[in-house]
Amino acid sequence: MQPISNPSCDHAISAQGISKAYRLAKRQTTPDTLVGAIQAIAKAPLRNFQYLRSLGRAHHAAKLNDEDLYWALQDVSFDVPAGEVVGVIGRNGAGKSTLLKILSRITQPTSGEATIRGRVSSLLEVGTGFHPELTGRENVYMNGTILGMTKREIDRKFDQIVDFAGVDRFLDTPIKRYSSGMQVRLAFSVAAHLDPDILIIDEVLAVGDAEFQKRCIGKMQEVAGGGRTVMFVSHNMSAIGQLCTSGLLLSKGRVASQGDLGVVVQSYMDDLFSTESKVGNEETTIIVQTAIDGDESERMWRYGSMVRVRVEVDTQLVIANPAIDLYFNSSAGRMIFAQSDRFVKHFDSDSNRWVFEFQLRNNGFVSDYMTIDVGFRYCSSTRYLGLWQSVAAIALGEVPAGHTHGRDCPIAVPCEVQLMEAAA
Ligand SMILES: Nc1ncnc2c1ncn2[C@@H]1O[C@H](COP(=O)(O)OP(=O)(O)OP(=O)(O)O)[C@@H](O)[C@H]1O
Repeated sequence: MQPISNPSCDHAISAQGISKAYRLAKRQTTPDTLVGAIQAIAKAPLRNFQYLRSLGRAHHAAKLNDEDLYWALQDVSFDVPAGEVVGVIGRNGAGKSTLLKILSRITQPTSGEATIRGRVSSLLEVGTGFHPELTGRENVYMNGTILGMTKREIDRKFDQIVDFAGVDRFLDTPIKRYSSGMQVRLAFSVAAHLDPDILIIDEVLAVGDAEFQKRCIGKMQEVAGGGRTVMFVSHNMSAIGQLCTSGLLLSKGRVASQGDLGVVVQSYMDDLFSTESKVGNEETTIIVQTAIDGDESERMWRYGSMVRVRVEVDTQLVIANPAIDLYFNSSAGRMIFAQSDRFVKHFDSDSNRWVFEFQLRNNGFVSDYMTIDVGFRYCSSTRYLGLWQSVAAIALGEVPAGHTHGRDCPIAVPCEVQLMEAAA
């Protein structure tokens, strides 16, 4: 077991050999065409029979065959001293959320043990921890009570919680009528204000506007400054850099790097800058390759050059009209632009594999790097069947002569400055 930092400190969190296996059960999916629907109906009895048989076969992970299991975490060990702010990073599917769920006691590890010293407050997914039928006010009190606070303690914090979340007008509205942004704001506010010893926050910055994100970072800094322990998951390396004092990098369910934040972030970035990235979920695998001006080993997208982003999709879903969206984000974690394959194609074959190619010319992006997110969906729907963040990264070049560009913004514009004598 390796400590994230000073081993002589008291550990707020100690993870010893944590592994978590999920049993693979294929999700039922909705086909996007009539033909697909008919095919799915025809195949359903066999699929259901296989599924029921697998359920009956074993109740314990140990009794299952390896191919029935998916190991979301494998032998994960680390210690977090009290007062440390740990940035948990890794590609989609690396096991970050599963780890946080185990530390928050929402799910049990298949093997290994997590020892937690202190009261834990966590924000894991939108909607978790809230009862949809109860109002915002009732949910705040319910959460406080679950954390072991008295009504008077919650009363004292109540106004701060509501102020931070900005939901005062909706306090007596059931949570189910809140937008996902409002739910996250309130959930974050509750988690951060209820004086936890350990605050566990999963990717809250993905939801909400820039202003809210800034306030979240500020609030977490305040909690950390008060000597509390924080574990924070994010794909935004700028937010991780601002907030965290150490890092934990997960890769395919294992600890790939831990300790010094700079070293851990660098090792994550090295992986993103690799020429080919493969990610996926239970049904779909995507391989993303980039090339600059036709050169697959080039990683620098200079002003004027062309990037080709090639996305190869391999899915088990019944789907005739697939679509891919690409999102390009600045190193500060802001989405700069997005692109869809906007031509609706109909594939008559039964193929489950497609290649999407995007060509983009750099007409003004400079300085630092961009990360690329990939979303996969039916072309007729905005709901993603898979959304993978920071699948790849490309470096940006220097600001060309005669251009100007702003801080935290990778866009350069041509600029001429003239100095003239004012008329008398
Ligand atoms: N309930 C579940 N049943 C089956 N597989 C699951 C379940 N929950 C998670 N997984 C799988 O376990 C792996 C790890 O998932 P997890 O959500 O922990 O990753 P992550 O690093 O948090 O990813 P993301 O950044 O997308 O949130 C993924 O491959 C996921 O599909």
